Amino acid sequence: MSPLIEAHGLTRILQETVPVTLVKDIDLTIGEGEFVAVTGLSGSGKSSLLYLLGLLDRPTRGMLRVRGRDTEPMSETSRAETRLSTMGFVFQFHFLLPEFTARENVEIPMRKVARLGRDEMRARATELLSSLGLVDHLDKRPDQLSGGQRQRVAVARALANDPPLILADEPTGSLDSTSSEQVFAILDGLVRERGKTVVAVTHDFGMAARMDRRIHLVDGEVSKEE
Ligand SMILES: Nc1ncnc2c1ncn2[C@@H]1O[C@H](COP(=O)(O)OP(=O)(O)OP(=O)(O)O)[C@@H](O)[C@H]1O
Repeated sequence: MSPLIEAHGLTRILQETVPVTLVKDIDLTIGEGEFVAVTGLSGSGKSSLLYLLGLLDRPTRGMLRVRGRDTEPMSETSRAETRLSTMGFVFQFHFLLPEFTARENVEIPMRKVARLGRDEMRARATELLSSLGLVDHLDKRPDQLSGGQRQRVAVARALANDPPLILADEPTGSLDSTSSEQVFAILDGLVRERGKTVVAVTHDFGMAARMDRRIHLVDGEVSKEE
């Protein structure tokens, strides 16, 4: 089976007055069931790399395959379809829609795929939120939840369409240590118990040390992989 993600020479340069290199010559293969940390100082290109892997940005040069498919010739529609079916995103700030309940926030990405009926979507959202310890909070809006609870809703939303890959950008960056630990344990469980692949940008070297692999960036390049 093809690896989930394969990148060769992945480079992204912003054409400003002076060109800005965000990431440079990245070679990377990520398989199913891996828990991968992307580390590095602020400004080293971690988020830029994640956006490229998540098809939220296009490389200036280099090759990126997702499940064996070259992403270069894909139309925007095809990239969006690949994103929806293959990836879930968790960011530092939850980006939940404030006027919707936790359950509705989880149902929204399911509606875009239109595979499930209304009752099935509701049942799946309930099951996902319950599995993340939120069974008593299904009908609450984000402003009625704590930071850690909101981030768990964001994880449930990322899992809505059961993607094999979760891309997380500082998922515990705005949480206290207890909530951070809970969210980390959930991500770890996704890998160990559900066979998901998680790629997480983190400043936290302690957390990175507990993942399977670490990709360390300096000035947009991989300086160390272990
Ligand atoms: N739109 C932009 N215009 C100019 N420079 C940019 C732009 N986006 C990113 N950069 C620069 O590119 C570099 C990489 O940014 P990126 O956000 O990927 O780093 P990061 O490692 O995720 O940083 P942080 O840990 O602070 O989030 C930084 O020096 C940043 O200032």
